[in-house]
Amino acid sequence: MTVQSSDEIDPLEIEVGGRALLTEPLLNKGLAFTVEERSAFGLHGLLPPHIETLEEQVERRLIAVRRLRTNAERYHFLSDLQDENETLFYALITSHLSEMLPIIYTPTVGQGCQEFSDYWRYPRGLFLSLPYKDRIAEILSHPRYDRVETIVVSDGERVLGLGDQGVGGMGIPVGKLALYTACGGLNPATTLPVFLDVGTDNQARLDDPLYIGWRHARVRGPEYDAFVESFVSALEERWPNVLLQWEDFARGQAGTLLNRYRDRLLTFNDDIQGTAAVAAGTLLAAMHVSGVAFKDQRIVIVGAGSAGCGIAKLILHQMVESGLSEAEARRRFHAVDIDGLLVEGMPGLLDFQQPFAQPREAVADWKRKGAGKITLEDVVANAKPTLMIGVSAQPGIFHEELVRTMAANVDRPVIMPLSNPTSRAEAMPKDLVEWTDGRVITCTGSPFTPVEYGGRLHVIDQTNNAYIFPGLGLGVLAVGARRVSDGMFAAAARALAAISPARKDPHASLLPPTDSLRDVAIAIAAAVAKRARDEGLCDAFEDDDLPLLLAKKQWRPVYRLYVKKPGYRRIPQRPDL
Ligand SMILES: O=C([O-])CC(=O)C(=O)O
Ligand SMILES: [Mg+2]
Repeated sequence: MTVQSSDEIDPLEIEVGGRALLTEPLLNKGLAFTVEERSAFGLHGLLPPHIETLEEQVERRLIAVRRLRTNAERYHFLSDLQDENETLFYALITSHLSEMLPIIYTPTVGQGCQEFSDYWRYPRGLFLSLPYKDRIAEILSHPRYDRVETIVVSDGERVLGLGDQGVGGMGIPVGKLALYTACGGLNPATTLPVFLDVGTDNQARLDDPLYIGWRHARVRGPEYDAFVESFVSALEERWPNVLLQWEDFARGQAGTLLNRYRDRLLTFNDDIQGTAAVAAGTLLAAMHVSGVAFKDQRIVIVGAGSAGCGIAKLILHQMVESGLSEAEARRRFHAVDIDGLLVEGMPGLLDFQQPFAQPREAVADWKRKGAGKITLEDVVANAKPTLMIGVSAQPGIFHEELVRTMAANVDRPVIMPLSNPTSRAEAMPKDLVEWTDGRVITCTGSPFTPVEYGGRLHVIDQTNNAYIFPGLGLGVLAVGARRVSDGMFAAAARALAAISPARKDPHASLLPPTDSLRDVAIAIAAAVAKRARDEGLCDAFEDDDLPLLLAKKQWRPVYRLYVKKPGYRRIPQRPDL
């Protein structure tokens, strides 16, 4: 449903004109300003005389972006466009989603974060640095942020699979929020990227004279906790109902922060809960194709960090719902980390890893003689997994022999190398298809081109949390949910599986194409909103009213007519210096 909100129809009253209007990305229309607007706002002469429609502007930028040689160049070009004219930026992105997503988001955003300081041009979002911790409330208080409803925050310690990028991690909140608007339809004027700069332990960044973050070892412990707490309490004070998404925090930190704040705010961790929901949704869809039910799944998770254990937790939940006892379901998980298979009583096991450690006696004879640990190879040979998920950031860890061993024991091995960006993928889909003689059901964290094998084209699904978070945000905001629950992620996973093209055709892809992410977001949002209501986390509404509630929350990139606001000022074109 597309609803023309009164926001789109009514003229917008504007306070400033001239250059100030052209340099405000939320208002600028560039060559699309009409003659009347150019006259009213003192724009004649500042723009060439040609007048374009939004569609023509999109075409012009599309030609320019396609002419560039690399996706990194395109990333910077599009960042500049976003900082110049947000309506045009989103009109371009939404009309070419599958082409633009890999540029503004995964995988290119990873390079954007690594080179953040090198290409620094124009600030976007808020940088909260530890040395200025006493200024947080003051910074948030600016009237510019009065309408904020959605914040994505990072401290840059685990940027995709690229580790600590310090202030470069700001690229992640910026990219995620671009998807909130492009896919979920949230108004960009209501979103705010925030970076918590607590230093970095990335020596290359610290040594780099161009580095623009706080040049200091990463602050940890009580001082870090107090800083995050000051941010959260200032945020609660300023926007009591804001949706806060934690993104790309290090493994220990991510779960700790989520547990600390999940009952206090409308908040979730995308790497733990969003990744889990998309993986579980894809698995549900894959089960239609493989014919292996939950109760018969044997699962290996490689990389037992917060993302890996988050995935395990959600799949476990589904297994228990499908009738397995919790103890039995737990035995089906084999979590492998740097020290090999997680086994009960192992030193250094983290809290969130405990439930997925295997009983010592169950795996007693898996270790090879003289070996210090039970390796991934031992696990695959002995556990005979039906599903193998990689969230390890270890490129190539799903090697040929390992994959062939797995494929020897199951008809349709399901293999998900989810680590991002492309350079961190556990395997290349093309290899997985070849090593399994085309039997693999595979999906990845980054986008890959389809693989031709045996006269058939294998579409490689992108099992990325972009299938979940934009819809989740839309759903909770549309119905005014007070908390984000695990049940909402389970509902989102089921909703994703329900729209899987493979339900109708086993040769079709598991996930809808990324071009349809706007429709996906609506389906996810509806499921999340209903779940919020059923859990008593928002006010009641009728199912029939939901489409309108969601549509009303969706902003579309179209230009509105501008008229002068009473008190309109013409800012001097050139200040005296
Ligand atoms: O950003 C992505 O593509 C997925 C994600 O959250 C991560 O890898 O941390
Ligand atoms: Mg992430």
